[in-house]
Amino acid sequence: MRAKDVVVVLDCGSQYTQLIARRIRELKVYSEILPWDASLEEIRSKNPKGIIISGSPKSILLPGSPMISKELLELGIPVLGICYGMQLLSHILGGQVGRVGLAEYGRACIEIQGEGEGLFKGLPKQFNVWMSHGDTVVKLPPKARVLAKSEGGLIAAMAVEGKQIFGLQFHPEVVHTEHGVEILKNFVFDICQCEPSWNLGDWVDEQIKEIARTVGDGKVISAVSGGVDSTVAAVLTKRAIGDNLHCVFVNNGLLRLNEPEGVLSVYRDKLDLNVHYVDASDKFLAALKGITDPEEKRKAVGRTFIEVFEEEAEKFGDAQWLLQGTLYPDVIESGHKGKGASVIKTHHNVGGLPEKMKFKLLEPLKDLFKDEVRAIGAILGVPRSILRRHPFPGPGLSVRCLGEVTREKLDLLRRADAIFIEELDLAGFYEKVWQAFCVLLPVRSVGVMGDERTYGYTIALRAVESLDGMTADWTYLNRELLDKVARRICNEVHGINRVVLDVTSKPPATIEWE
Ligand SMILES: Nc1ncnc2c1ncn2[C@@H]1O[C@H](COP(=O)(O)OP(=O)(O)OP(=O)(O)O)[C@@H](O)[C@H]1O
Ligand SMILES: O=c1[nH]c(=O)c2[nH+]cn([C@@H]3O[C@H](COP(=O)(O)O)[C@@H](O)[C@H]3O)c2[nH]1
Ligand SMILES: NC(=O)CC[C@H](N)C(=O)O
Ligand SMILES: [Mg+2]
Repeated sequence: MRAKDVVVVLDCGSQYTQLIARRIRELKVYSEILPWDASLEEIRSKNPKGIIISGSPKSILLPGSPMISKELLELGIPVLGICYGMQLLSHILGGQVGRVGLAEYGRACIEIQGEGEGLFKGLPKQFNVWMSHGDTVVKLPPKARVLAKSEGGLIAAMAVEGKQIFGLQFHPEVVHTEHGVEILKNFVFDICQCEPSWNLGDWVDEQIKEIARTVGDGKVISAVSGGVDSTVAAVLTKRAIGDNLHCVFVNNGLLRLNEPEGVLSVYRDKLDLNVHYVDASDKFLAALKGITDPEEKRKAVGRTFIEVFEEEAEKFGDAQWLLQGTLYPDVIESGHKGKGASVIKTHHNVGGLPEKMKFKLLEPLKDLFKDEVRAIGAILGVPRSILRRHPFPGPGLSVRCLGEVTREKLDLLRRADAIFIEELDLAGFYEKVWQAFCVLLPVRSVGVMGDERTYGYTIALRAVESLDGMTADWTYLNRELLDKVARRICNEVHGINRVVLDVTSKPPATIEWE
C-alpha cells in the first residue's frame, strides 16, 4: 500500500474543490477528495497528514448546510478551512458567523496581522487575494486569533492557538490569489510535515493496478471519441486488462468535417486499440428532431449514446462495464459532486445518462483536469495529434447549432468551422488557445452579395484561453486572421452572409453556447 503522505480535501460543494486537490498534487503530495459527510472512519482510513475543508455555495446560517463532526478536530491532524470551511470551523468551535452588509467578491487586499508566521511565513505584509463570500466570521471562537484582515476590516484568516486549526476566508487555490501556492505550501510542508514524493507516473501505475482489481475478468466497452480524455482512458485501461477492452467510436452525425475518417485512421495506424465503428447519425438526428432547448438536446444525445452502447455491448459477449473519459469539470458543472454544487449545464456523459442503465461506469480520469490528462497521455505514449486536440463536447455540433438541429444547418456549420480551424492552425494560434470553434446562430440577416440581396445565417467565432475549462477568457486573435476567416466563410459557405466575434469570458458566459 501507499506509504506516501496524503492530504484529504472534504468537499462541501465548492466550484473550486478539485483545484485545491490539484494544487496539492502539484506540490508532489497526493491529495484525495472525500464528500463532507464521509465518516470519521473513512477519513482516518486514508491516514491523512492534513485535512482541508472546501468552500460551499451553502450558508452555515441556514439549516441543512454541510457539517463535520467535532471529533475530526480532535485527532491532532492539522485542519485548514477555506471560505465556507473557515466559517464552518468557526461555527463548530463556538465562534459566530453572520452577515454584516459587506460581501466580498473578486479581488480584495489583505493585511497580515502580527509576525506572519505559519501559513503566512515569508509573505509580504499586504497582498491581493480572491474572495467570494457573503457570510463572515464576526466573532472568533475561544482561543482563536486573527491572522489577516481584509481592507473592509473583515477577518480574512484565523488560527486556533494550541491546535493546528486554521481558516482562510479567501481562496488560495485560485490563480488570482497572490501567494496562494506559498500559503498552501506552508500548510502542507511546514504545518502538516508532508514529503513531496508523489508524481503522475505513480498515479498511472496505481490506476492500472486499480482498474485491473476493479474489473477482474469482466469485459469493458469503451466509448472513444478521438478526443484526449476517452483516448487516454482507453490506453490506460488497455494496459490494465488487455483484450477484455472493446472500444466503440460512434458517428452521432454531430461530428466535424471529415472527423470520423480522421479519428479512425489514427486509432488504426497509431494506437493498438481495437475500435469498432458505428454510424448512428440517423438515430441521433431523429432523437434531436424538433428540440430547441439546450438541456433537452444534451439529454437526448446522452440517452441515444447509451442506447447505442447497449446495442453494441451485446456484440462483445455482454460487457458489464462502460469506460468513459469523464473529467472533473464535467462532473462539477453537472452539479453531481459534493452534494450541493449548482447545475450549470448537463454534460451529456454525466447528468445526461438515463436513470436505469445496465452498465457499471468506469471513469478513471474523473478527478483530473485536462492538462493533467494530457501529461498522463504523454507518459502513456498517446500520439501528439490526439494530445494537442481542442476539447470537443460529446453532444458535438448539436450545442453549437442553436435552435433546432438539421442536416442543412450542420453542413453549414461544419464547413465554416473547418475554415476557422484551418486558418487558426496556419496562423500558429491552434495550440495557443484552449478551444476555438464556430457557432451557427438561428438568426438570419440581410446581406448583399454580387449586387444581390441575401438573407443568410450568422456564424459566431469563439476562441478562448483557459487552464482547465472552469474559467476562461476570450482570445485576442489578430485582425488579419479574423478578416481572412470571415471572408473565406462568407465566400465559401453558401448560406452564410455574416460572421461575428464572441468577446465574453467565462463567467459570465460559458465556453459552449449551449
Ligand atoms: N463520438 C463518440 N463516440 C463514442 N464515445 C463518445 C463520443 N463522443 C463522446 N464520447 C464519450 O463521451 C465522453 C465525454 O466526451 P468528452 O468530449 O468530454 O471527452 P473526449 O472526447 O474524450 O475528450 P475531449 O474533451 O478532448 O473532446 C468521451 O470520453 C467518450 O467516452
Ligand atoms: O464531455 C463533455 N460533455 C459535454 O456535454 C460538454 N459540454 C461542454 N463541454 C466542454 O467542457 C468545457 C467547459 O464548457 P462550458 O464552459 O461550455 O461549460 C469546454 O471545453 C466544453 O467544450 C463538454 N464536455
Ligand atoms: N465561497 C464560499 O465558500 C462561500 C461560503 C458562503 N456560501 C458565503 O457566501 O459566505
Ligand atoms: Mg470530446
